[in-house]
Amino acid sequence: MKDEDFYKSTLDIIGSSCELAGIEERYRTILSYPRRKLIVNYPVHMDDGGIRMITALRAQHNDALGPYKGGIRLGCSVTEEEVTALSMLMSIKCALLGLPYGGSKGGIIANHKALSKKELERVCRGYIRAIYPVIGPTLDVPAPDMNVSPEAIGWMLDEYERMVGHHQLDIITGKPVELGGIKGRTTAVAWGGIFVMEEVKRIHNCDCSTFAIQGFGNVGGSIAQILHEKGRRVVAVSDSTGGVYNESGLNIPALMYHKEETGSVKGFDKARDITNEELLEMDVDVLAPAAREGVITAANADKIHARSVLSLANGPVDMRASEILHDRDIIVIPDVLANGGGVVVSYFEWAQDREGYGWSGAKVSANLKDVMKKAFRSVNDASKDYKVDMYRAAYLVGIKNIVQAMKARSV
Ligand SMILES: NC(=O)C1=CN([C@@H]2O[C@H](COP(=O)(O)OP(=O)(O)OC[C@H]3O[C@@H](n4cnc5c(N)ncnc54)[C@H](OP(=O)(O)O)[C@@H]3O)[C@@H](O)[C@H]2O)C=CC1
Ligand SMILES: O=C(O)CCC(=O)C(=O)O
Repeated sequence: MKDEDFYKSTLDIIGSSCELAGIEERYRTILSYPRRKLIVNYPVHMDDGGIRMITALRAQHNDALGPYKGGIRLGCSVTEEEVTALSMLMSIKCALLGLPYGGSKGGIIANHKALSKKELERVCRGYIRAIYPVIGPTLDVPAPDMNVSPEAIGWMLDEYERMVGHHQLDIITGKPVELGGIKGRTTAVAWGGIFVMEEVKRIHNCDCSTFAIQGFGNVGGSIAQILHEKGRRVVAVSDSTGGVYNESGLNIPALMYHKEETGSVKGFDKARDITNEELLEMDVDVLAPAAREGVITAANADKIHARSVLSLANGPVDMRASEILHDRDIIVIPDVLANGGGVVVSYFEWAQDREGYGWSGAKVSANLKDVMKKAFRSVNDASKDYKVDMYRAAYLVGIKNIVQAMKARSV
């Protein structure tokens, strides 16, 4: 899917949710624009002595509910349309989850795979210097997204603190635990998805025994590992190079080692290489797209054979595809609910750092479960009240919550 199509499909779901909820036209108009976009170009010193100009941005969509919140995505295919649409999803996600945040997203256009570690550090530090005027602990709190590790977040924290001249742990989340990070942030998206999936299983009485997972990074790798430990059968996973399949279930720890050694999941012992397309069309109980947006559209929705789709990536299923899947009795657990665990635990990290008192892993896990179950209930209730599928219900609840906050501010 092209990024302009992802942007358009995000506007479509905002528009149709407003219509369904009977929300006044002016709020639809407001929500169809980001409040602010900062585009920056900054020089980075390369190891060979030259400089390279890096283009990056921060899109801030809506802050009626609180400070803007959202991750930073790094990659050569990052675009303004993509980051803007992702900032809109963040506003809706935070509102649905009941967090006191608005939505934003950052993007750095650079090929992370072609940078040395020192160059990557300079790119990350330069980004914070460049967007410094628009971030702050009660203004906009960044976090990780694709290709941004806790180590990179640590460099960004350090750069911000050098600029302001004092410690400020609540400026960014997803930090290494030894640097004010919170226990469980790296597995938070996966656990949040599992908590929601268990609720869906309970209500819809569906099977969740076999899994195909697209993406084997922070989100896809974590959920594959957790499911493997729980004794579930992860039969297929993929990364940007392609995928692997084993009907009896993949040995995930061994596959992680293989990926670390070779840079790819392909070529793994006792598994057959497959394409990303084949993975999406696999006959499994749960398909979990955990990589990129726009992978299930009207063009391939009728080829999906999974019984349910756990949308761990942002925007993997567009609105038209969700309708086709719904008509085919395939349950779509929408992204703004399924992957909400990341920002929920980021919120706990922010609260921990503002309070200056560390949370235990058990407290993180129990609170995450509560928030995810509550959000699921609100989606399930809206789904019954409005007689719509979970996908539409989730967007509707999130948007209604933002609009209520705007009204309370007399916007
Ligand atoms: N990290 C977070 O806190 C959150 C992330 N998300 C969303 O989850 C998704 C994954 O993020 P995250 O795991 O953090 O990112 P990572 O960078 O850690 O991992 C991304 C994974 O996706 C793979 N990938 C990239 N492009 C493709 C492609 N075209 N086809 C198949 N696989 C591909 C990568 O392959 P390779 O290893 O070969 O590079 C990698 O395995 C994104 O949509 C993100 O926005 C949502 C909520 C929070
Ligand atoms: O943890 C956060 O603050 C945001 C994570 C994120 O970017 C997302 O949920 O898409």
